[in-house]
Amino acid sequence: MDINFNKNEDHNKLLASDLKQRLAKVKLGGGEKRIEKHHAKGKMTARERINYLLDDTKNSIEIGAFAGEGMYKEHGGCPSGGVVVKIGYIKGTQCIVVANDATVKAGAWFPITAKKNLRAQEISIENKLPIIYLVDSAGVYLPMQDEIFPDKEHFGRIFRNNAVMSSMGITQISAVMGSCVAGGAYLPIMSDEALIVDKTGSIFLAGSYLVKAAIGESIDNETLGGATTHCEVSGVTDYKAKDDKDALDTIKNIVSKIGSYDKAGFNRDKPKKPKEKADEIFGILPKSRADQYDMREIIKRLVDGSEFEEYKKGYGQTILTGYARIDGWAVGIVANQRKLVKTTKAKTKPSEMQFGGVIYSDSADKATRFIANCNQKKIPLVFLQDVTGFMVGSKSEHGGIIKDGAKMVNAVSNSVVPKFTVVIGNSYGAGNYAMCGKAYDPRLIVAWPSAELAVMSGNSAAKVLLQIETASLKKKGETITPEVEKELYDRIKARYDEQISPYYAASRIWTDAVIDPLDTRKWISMGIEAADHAPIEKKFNLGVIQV
Ligand SMILES: CC(C)=CC(=O)SCCNC(=O)CCNC(=O)[C@H](O)C(C)(C)COP(=O)(O)OP(=O)(O)OC[C@H]1O[C@@H](n2cnc3c(N)ncnc32)[C@H](O)[C@@H]1OP(=O)(O)O
Repeated sequence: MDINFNKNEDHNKLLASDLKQRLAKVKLGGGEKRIEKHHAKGKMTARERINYLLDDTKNSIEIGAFAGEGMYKEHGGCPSGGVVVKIGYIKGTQCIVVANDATVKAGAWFPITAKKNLRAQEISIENKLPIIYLVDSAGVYLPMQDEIFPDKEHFGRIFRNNAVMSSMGITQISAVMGSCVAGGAYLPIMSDEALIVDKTGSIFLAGSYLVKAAIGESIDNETLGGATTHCEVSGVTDYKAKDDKDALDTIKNIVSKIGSYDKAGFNRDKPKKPKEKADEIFGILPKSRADQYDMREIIKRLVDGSEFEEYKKGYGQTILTGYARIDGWAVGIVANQRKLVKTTKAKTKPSEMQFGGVIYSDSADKATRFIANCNQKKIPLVFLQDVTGFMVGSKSEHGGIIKDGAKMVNAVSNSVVPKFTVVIGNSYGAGNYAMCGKAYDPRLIVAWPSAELAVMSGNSAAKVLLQIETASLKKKGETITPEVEKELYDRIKARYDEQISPYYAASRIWTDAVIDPLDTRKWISMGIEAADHAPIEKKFNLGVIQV
């Protein structure tokens, strides 16, 4: 056992308990008072609605719980981006559910709300997963309309996606469960089928105040766009429910009749628990970024029977590659090794040490070849990130690290098998890209509470920025005293340290979630099950290879 095991364990368990507390807070949405007001109207909250709809809430994963965290402070905040998204099972069918949280500014859409809805639709499209929208939304958040209204990643894209998803044959069902105004009105009606809850559900392009102001007509909201109006007069909605539960029961009934899909056909065996104790991960993962560890010990605690068939074990050792199973599903693992390694001595080459967590030419080549192998065999890829970047310096540059890294980025980008990314430790610079960061289309990407994501570490960034700022001040004729230099360094480092937090990344949806390491198997298994719904239609083709 590592002498630091207990110290590491305390530290990592503390991080996991901090995660639990943060989640509990975020789950209150707009706060207890607003929840009470919501209940008083006879409405369930967004999370209560989803939990009632799902067969088993434990068997579900929440996407983007920390979206919007710490953002829009001057507007009172936007917990979970004002919308709750979960993947779970309805009558045994895996679905993704999107529910507006009307306790947050009446469910109005902030910029992050649009990003999160687009992510939910992306997950539905990539995996051909049925999607259920529980709508309760005041439309665009008006004070920020310029950041949410017309662009390709803005609100309008959601309705465009509704139409495209429908033509792809993806089931979309909506329930109008509150006041759905303007932008909030299109989404449910662009779905295949729309339900509306009597008395509490209403839907219109403009509410009674605007109608009065615009055309002088006096009408109440219920007559204008309530359940009776839309089920009996306009024909806009298809089912009238007597309350929230009745609407959710109707959705369950409809979903229970969906036929089966063509599958991708990923290999699955009988699931087995890891042989090694999973919670030992907390003691293995170092507290200090300067400490090393053997990623194999983490892998053994994530995979079935702790069995890992390592590919090219002795070559390119700063990346581990190999085959395993997670909850029965066959996977190809590409993992950074944060451990100083010694390359084998060859006649022509002296042995040398390689820094852990750094990608070298040999490890990039090995990963590229392994990724190609997994594509050839239709095996989903799992990336375990703890990477500071590619090796720098003349030896590495002259050895062609840029082209070797480019090959790996090429293989990751052009992979046709589903990819899943777990940020365990560092996720810095181009290492984030090569190891399948968000820009490389992982089907799901999660971070452990120990993760750090940034273009470089806080320390390195502060040093670089300090050099730039002091040079600029010197040009202006200012003298830089050691005190001024320290003050500048501390300020830059503090800003950077805040930005490298996994919560900062999750709030901007650079990741789908911050998770307890012990939930990793569940996320990957549910992710592969979702991916199995969508046959792989494209051939693996690397285009021009950077040899
Ligand atoms: C995409 C396109 C093409 C267009 C659009 O979406 S334009 C948006 C048009 N939307 C509206 O005009 C809706 C305005 N809101 C309402 O009519 C009502 O809020 C309601 C009927 C949706 C809900 O009424 P409720 O009594 O349940 O809630 P409120 O107390 O009125 O609101 C709670 C809270 O949210 C703020 N709020 C509501 N809607 C918006 C909005 N669209 N933009 C910004 N803020 C909104 C409201 O001011 C209140 O805030 P405070 O708690 O801070 O007072």
